[in-house]
Amino acid sequence: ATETVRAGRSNSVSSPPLQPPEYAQKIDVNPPKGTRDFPPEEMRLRNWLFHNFREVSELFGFEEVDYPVLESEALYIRKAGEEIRDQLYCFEDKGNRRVALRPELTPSLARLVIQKGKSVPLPIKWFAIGQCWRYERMTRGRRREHYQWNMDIIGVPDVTGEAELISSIVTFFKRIGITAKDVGFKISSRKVLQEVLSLYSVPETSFAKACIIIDKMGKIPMEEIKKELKLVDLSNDAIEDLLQVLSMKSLTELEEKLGGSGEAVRELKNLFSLAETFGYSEWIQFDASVVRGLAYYTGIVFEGFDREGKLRAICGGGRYDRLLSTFGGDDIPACGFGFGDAVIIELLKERQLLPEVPLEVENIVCSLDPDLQGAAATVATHLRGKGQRVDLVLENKPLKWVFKRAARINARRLILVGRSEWEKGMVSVKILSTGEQNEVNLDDLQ
Ligand SMILES: OCc1cccc(Br)n1
Repeated sequence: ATETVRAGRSNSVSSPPLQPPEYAQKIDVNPPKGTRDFPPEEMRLRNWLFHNFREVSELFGFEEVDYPVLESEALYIRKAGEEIRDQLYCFEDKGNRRVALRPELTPSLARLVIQKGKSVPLPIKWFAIGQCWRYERMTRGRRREHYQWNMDIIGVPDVTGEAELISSIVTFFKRIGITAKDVGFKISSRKVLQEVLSLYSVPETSFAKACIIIDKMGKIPMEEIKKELKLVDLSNDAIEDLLQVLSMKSLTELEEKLGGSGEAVRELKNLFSLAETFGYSEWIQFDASVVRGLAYYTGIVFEGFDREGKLRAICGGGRYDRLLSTFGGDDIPACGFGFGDAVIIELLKERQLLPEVPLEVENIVCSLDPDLQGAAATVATHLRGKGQRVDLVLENKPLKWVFKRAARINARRLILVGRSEWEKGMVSVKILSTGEQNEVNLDDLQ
C-alpha cells in the first residue's frame, strides 16, 4: 500500500522526531472550567462508588433507567427563584430549540413516567446515576458538573415511600463504613410551613417561593431572608411565626404549636415510627429548618448531613406529589432523593474511609523471543478464555521492563513463552510474590 506521508512527519523510524507540523496548535489539555477528567485511579474510585449505588438500588428492587443529558429547557422553567434555575446550563441549538444540560434528574423521570403512561404499572421504583450540570460563575470556583444517584418511588402516597428511601441510603452508608456517628438525616415536612402560612392569608403562589427563600437560611443574613419573605407577600406576623416554628427541633414542640390533627405532625410521627421498624432511628432527627432548595417538594423533606458540620449536605430528597401534574400528567404521588458523587468522597477522606481500589491484572504474558509474539497471544487468549485478566506485552521488551510493568499492574503471575518450552507445548509460570517458577503445560494453565 502506498504510504501517505503527512506533511512535516517522516515515516522512517530512524530520523529524529521533527517539530510538530506548522498547522499544529498546542491545545489546552485541561478539561473545561468546573469539569473533571477521570484518569484510571479516579475512575476506579468512581466505579467503586457507583457499584455501591447500584448494589443498594438493586437490593431494594429498583430498576435502573437513564435519560439524555440534554433536555428541553422547558423542563426546568420554574418561577420560584431557585438557584438551579439561575444556573441553568441552557442554550439555543442549531434548530432554534431552547435546550439545557440537565441540572437534576427528577424532571426527566417525570417526563418518562408520563410518556410511559399506563404501560408502566405503579408503583414505579426507578434509580439512575447521571451527570448533572450547572453554569455557575467561576468566581466561587465550584464545579459545574457532578454525578447524582437518584432513587424514586412513583405511585405511593404514604410516608412508607420516604421511609423506604431513607432506609436505602442508610444501607448505602453502612456498606461503605459510614455510621450514625458520622452522618445523620434532618427530617421535616413542607406541610409544616404550609400549616403555619395557612394561619395567615398567604397566596398559594408564595408557598414555593417562601420555601426557596427559607432554604437560604444560614447561607445569607437573616435580615435578607426577612426582606425576601416580605417581597413574596408574607406579613411580619407570618414571618415571625414561621421563623419561630423553623427553629423547632422536637416533634412534641411542633405538635404543641400545630396540634396533633394536622397532616404535617401525623406524617412525621408515622415516619419516625417506621424508622423504628426499619431500625435506623439513631440516624434521623426532626429539624423544622430543613426545606430543601427545589420548588416542587410538597411534603416530607430530608437531607443527609455530616455530624462534624464541615461539609455541605451529602444527599437530599422528599415528596413531590404535584410535579407530574404540573407537566400535564396525571396527579400521581412521588418521592425521591439525589445523592451527589463529590461530598461523599470528601466525607470518606475526612474519615479515612477511602477504599483501596488498586489496578489488579492477575497475569502478565510475554514472549522471550520476537518470533514467539504469536505464541504469547495464544497463551493470553487461552487464559482470558478462562476469565483470567491478562496484560499481554505487545513489543519486544527487556525482562527488566517486564518486571517493572508487572509490579505496576500488581500482577500475581508472569507467564514467559520461551522457545524450548513452547516446542514442548509448555510455558514458564513465575509466581511474583515468591519467585517460585514452574514449567506448565498450556492445557493445564488455569
Ligand atoms: O447540586 C447542585 C448541582 C447541580 C448540577 C451540578 C452541580 Br456541580 N451541582
